[in-house]
Amino acid sequence: MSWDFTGGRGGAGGGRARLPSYVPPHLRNAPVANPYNAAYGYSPYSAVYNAPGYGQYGGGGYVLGGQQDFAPRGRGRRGRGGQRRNEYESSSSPSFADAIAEKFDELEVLGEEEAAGGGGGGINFEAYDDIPVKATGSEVPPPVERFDEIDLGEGLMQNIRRCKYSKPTPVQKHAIPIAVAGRDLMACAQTGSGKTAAFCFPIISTILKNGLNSGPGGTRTVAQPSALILSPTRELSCQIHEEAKKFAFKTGVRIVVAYGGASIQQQLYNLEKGVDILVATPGRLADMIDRGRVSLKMIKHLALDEADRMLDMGFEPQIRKIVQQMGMPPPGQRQTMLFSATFPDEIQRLASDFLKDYIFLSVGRVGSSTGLISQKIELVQDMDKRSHIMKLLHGQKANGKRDLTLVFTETKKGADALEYYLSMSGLPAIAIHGDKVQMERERALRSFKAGVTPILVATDVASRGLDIPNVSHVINFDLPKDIDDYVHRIGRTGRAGKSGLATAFFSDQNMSLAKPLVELMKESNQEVPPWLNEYAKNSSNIYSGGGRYRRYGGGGGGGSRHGGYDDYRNDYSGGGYGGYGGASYGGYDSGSYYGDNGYGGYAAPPAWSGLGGGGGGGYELGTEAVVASGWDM
Ligand SMILES: Nc1ncnc2c1ncn2[C@@H]1O[C@H](COP(=O)(O)OP(=O)(O)OP(=O)(O)O)[C@@H](O)[C@H]1O
Repeated sequence: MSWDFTGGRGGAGGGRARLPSYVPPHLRNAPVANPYNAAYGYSPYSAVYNAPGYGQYGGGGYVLGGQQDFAPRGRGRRGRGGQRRNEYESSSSPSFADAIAEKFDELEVLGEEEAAGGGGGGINFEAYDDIPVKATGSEVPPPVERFDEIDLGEGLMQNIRRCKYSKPTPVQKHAIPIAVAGRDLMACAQTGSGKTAAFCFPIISTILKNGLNSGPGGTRTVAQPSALILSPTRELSCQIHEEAKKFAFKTGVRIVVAYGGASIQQQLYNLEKGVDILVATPGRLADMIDRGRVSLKMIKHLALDEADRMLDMGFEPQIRKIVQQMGMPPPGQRQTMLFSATFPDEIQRLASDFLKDYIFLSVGRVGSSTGLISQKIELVQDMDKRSHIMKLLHGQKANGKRDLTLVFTETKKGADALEYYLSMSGLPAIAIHGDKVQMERERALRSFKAGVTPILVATDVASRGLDIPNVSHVINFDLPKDIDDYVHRIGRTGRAGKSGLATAFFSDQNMSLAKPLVELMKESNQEVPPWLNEYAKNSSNIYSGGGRYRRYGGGGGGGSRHGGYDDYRNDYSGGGYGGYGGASYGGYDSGSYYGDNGYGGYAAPPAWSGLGGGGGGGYELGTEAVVASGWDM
């Protein structure tokens, strides 16, 4: 049987094709003028920034988008085979330049006018136009509307145009001027809203201004990068590396990646040739420092992507060691930037040790989901989940909704079992989790991206940061324990202004998530099923305070405050951190968290070392619209 690919978006059930657009009260009935002047603005307490024309946004709010008529994003080609990454890794070799040039050719470099004037480069900017922004801290540099308002350097500007980034996303408008001014930054912005470029552009631009650290063909045995970008997973580090290389194309800025599970020799060899920006996972970096092959003493810029995860309890000691005890210049002598879509107060407090006189930037309701993602919660008991997902996926296939579907399970075993079950039932699925060797992980991701196996069953190893075009449906087969993990998981769809669908199976096991889930859904203007409201009411009596969810209940079952990751410096009233400190991670289920649900896949814990030697593989992240041919099975 053959299936016509319709390119339709959305997902199974097809219920919510168009989300209502939320217009904040102060803008209702107002003519649609320059949305920036009308709707943007800093909160009253970011009094430092008060330029004329920036109205108060009052109660905040976003246009929740849901527009269906998106221009195609026109990205590069579909992923290809293994050895390409190795080609890229040598920026001095002709194949590196050729490969990237080819990539840009396929992107069809924009004409100057289009690049300067808007058009959005395929991104649906309207979805972000009316988004609340807060910046707190001293002397906040004002935002920009266009990339060319900042002197980023001609080489970088050319690459920005080549990437078809015709105008900055909201987080970029605010974060780039702050970072280019050399300020420390803690930035929270919704999933898929362009945070990678927000930290890469300032780093590349400053390196270009201050002079390159490394010429091609250098012979250093101890690499001394001037910028370090840390991320929690190998796949995310690879992705950042690929993105950063596109931004630095032909500028001479050399970017190298180091992550566990792949050959350290090859990575050391790449470092020997010189490095300006090192993108790394913490475990592999610490290993290289211990071997005396990397020195952090020249670091001028430190960026932590998914910073809250990086400082969460599994990683914090390792990050602290890297940042504070391995020769890196202290805060004030280096610039530090922390980015995430979620930023709990206690993590902000930990992070503040790494920063000096920093600006806290929040774009959108921090920790909340974007309204571009249509969320459906279904009551499905554990024993019924398999039959339910079969119905959902078959319905999706029958409807011609054959984009990519990402399914999250709680455990690695669960991911394998579900992959097997779906495959045996004739559905094209593949699994990714931390027990797989790196080559298998990369193969699974590549096959998913290319649409060969358009169903990826994953643990949380795939929940953060991964930018995979055409993921139109995220299914939480098992809900996570933590609402922030839910936010990141569903954020694998609805990216860069596109809409997406997220379906979750809620069972009795998930009672503790009911309340934060209801709050999150309300924040994002989603329809909450009545039964879930009931669960939330009941669960708040049972689960009041303590544990991971204390911030939603004020530590003692008090006021609800979802999305409340404002600058913790504003909230702190001495001892007011209900549930903070010591054992307050009770709700985190630490025993199994890193053990059995995929976080074994991180580079940090010692468990990793067993995965050494894999190597090979590699994938290409710029992809064109994927025709998920695997559905033809
Ligand atoms: N100014 C821009 N114009 C067009 N596309 C953009 C722009 N900035 C970023 N993008 C694209 O938007 C997508 C999402 O960006 P990115 O992966 O940086 O999001 P993110 O905020 O880091 O998400 P997450 O929180 O999930 O890590 C990417 O495909 C990126 O290329």
